[in-house]
Amino acid sequence: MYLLLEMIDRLTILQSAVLAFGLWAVYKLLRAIYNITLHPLAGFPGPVLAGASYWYEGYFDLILWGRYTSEIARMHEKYGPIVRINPDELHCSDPHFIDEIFAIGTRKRNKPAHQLRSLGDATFSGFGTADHNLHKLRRAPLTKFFSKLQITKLEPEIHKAVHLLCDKLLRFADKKEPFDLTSAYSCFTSDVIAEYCFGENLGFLQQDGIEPNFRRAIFSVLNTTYVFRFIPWLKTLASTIPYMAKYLSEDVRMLAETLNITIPTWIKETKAEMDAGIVRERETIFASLFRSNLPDEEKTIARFAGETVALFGAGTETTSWTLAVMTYHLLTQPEILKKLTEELRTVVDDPKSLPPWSTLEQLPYLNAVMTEGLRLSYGVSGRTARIATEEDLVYHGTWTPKGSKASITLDYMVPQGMAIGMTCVIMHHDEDIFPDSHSFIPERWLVKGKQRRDMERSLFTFGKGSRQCLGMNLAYCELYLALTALIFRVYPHMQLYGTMVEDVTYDHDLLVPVAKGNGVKVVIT
Ligand code: HEM
Repeated sequence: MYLLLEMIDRLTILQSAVLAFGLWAVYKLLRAIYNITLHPLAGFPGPVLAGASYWYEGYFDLILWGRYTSEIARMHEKYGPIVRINPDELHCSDPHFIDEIFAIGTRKRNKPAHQLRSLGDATFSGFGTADHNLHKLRRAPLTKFFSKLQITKLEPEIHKAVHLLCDKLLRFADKKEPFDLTSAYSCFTSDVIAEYCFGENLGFLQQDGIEPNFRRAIFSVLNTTYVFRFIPWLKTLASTIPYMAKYLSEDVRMLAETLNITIPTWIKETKAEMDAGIVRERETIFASLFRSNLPDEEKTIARFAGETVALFGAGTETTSWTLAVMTYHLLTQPEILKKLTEELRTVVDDPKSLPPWSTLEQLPYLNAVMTEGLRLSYGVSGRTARIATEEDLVYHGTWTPKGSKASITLDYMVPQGMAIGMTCVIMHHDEDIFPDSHSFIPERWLVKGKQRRDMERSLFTFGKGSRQCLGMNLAYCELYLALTALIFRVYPHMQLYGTMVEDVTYDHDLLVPVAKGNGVKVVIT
């Protein structure tokens, strides 16, 4: 031992670096050998390299940029419905196993740390919480705000926002220039969620034009997804953003300012109002969180700022992208738009005074258009996994390999403590369940019986289980009202501008889907 220390002492810096690298490489090699031989997931099918180390996944997500989902889809074709996609994680493509993986009630499900590593401040939120119990504690006081009843109470404000959006879009007739429609929709979704959280909006709907908005800024943050996931120490650099403000682009600066100044100020003001005994007519989400029985360490400004980031992040791009995808398909398929408009005319007398969401959601064709729009817009397209911490999961299924006529019976036991996930981009393109899956066909949702049940089981846009989308009712209310108003007030004046199907077709993911083209561009005449 003494001799070894003596030798190390005499090494030059270069020799020390080579030695350190050598030891690290040996450790990685031994670890890879362990991963494919003795690891609890060693027996599962999948490429050996994927099971050996995280570099396989890193190659597709970090080097090829967000393309591991496509590789996972290929793995399922080759290896079956359960595959090993990294040393510690399996992936499933069988919808019959959804309720086991994404269970509810007392069945505990953690989120894997590897998945959450890509989130910045959102790790302080329920969405970014790994531990089942802590997630439950954080989600509970928010749940009541997103119930159907509460969203119905918020509805008059959503009606107002929808009409502000239409007025804003129609003003583009004077400008006569093309613009990015999803960014315009994002002005609407960001203002609605800000108003609900704090009783203040960001003024995006009232401002002239669509800049600034959160969309480009959100993508600047999403662009760090894989960098942080695979090189986590780079996250520390992100914390220097406020100090680097003058070197940043306008949208990242705006986002940094919103996250570091505006939101914490709103949170502090909410607290100050409460301390002064001021009660608003409609209690805001954060006033209620301060009043809740969360323990004090869960009520810090940093924690609530993280929750706000998650609510804004989860509630803006998802809904605006869905609306943009539906707009594209309706403008390119006039026969669907005509049928939908005719159905809507049965309940809409005056487009400036819309019927309530509860009336709109009863319309079968509108419902079918909405569901098909959600299927092809995916919401969160990156895979989401769960770890069952107190039980093994038993899988029993059958699989017919490509090119074979005979099916194989498969039995697996996913050991407790191991991650297993699913991905909606893969589920929504299962051709057995959604024939011609890349086409926008609302009629597929008009069938009844087993076929409909199979499709519903496979629809994964809002996720499933105890961590299913919290804002689902808000999203539906926004989508039903906005689509109806747009159909009567704006679509007659709106034309796509150089927008092709590639502009709404999934190419890769940055947690949310990124299209092959440049997004939906329109002009208003
Ligand atoms: C079309 C619109 C939307 C889609 C497709 C969507 C989709 C999803 C999905 C798939 C998840 C689960 C993610 C995971 O398993 O890791 C999720 C979670 C979440 N969503 Fe949404 N979302 C939408 C709109 C909204 C809105 C408007 C809000 C409102 C603030 C919202 C708030 C949340 C929150 C807070 C979570 C985390 C829930 C938890 O972990 O307990 N979402 N969303």
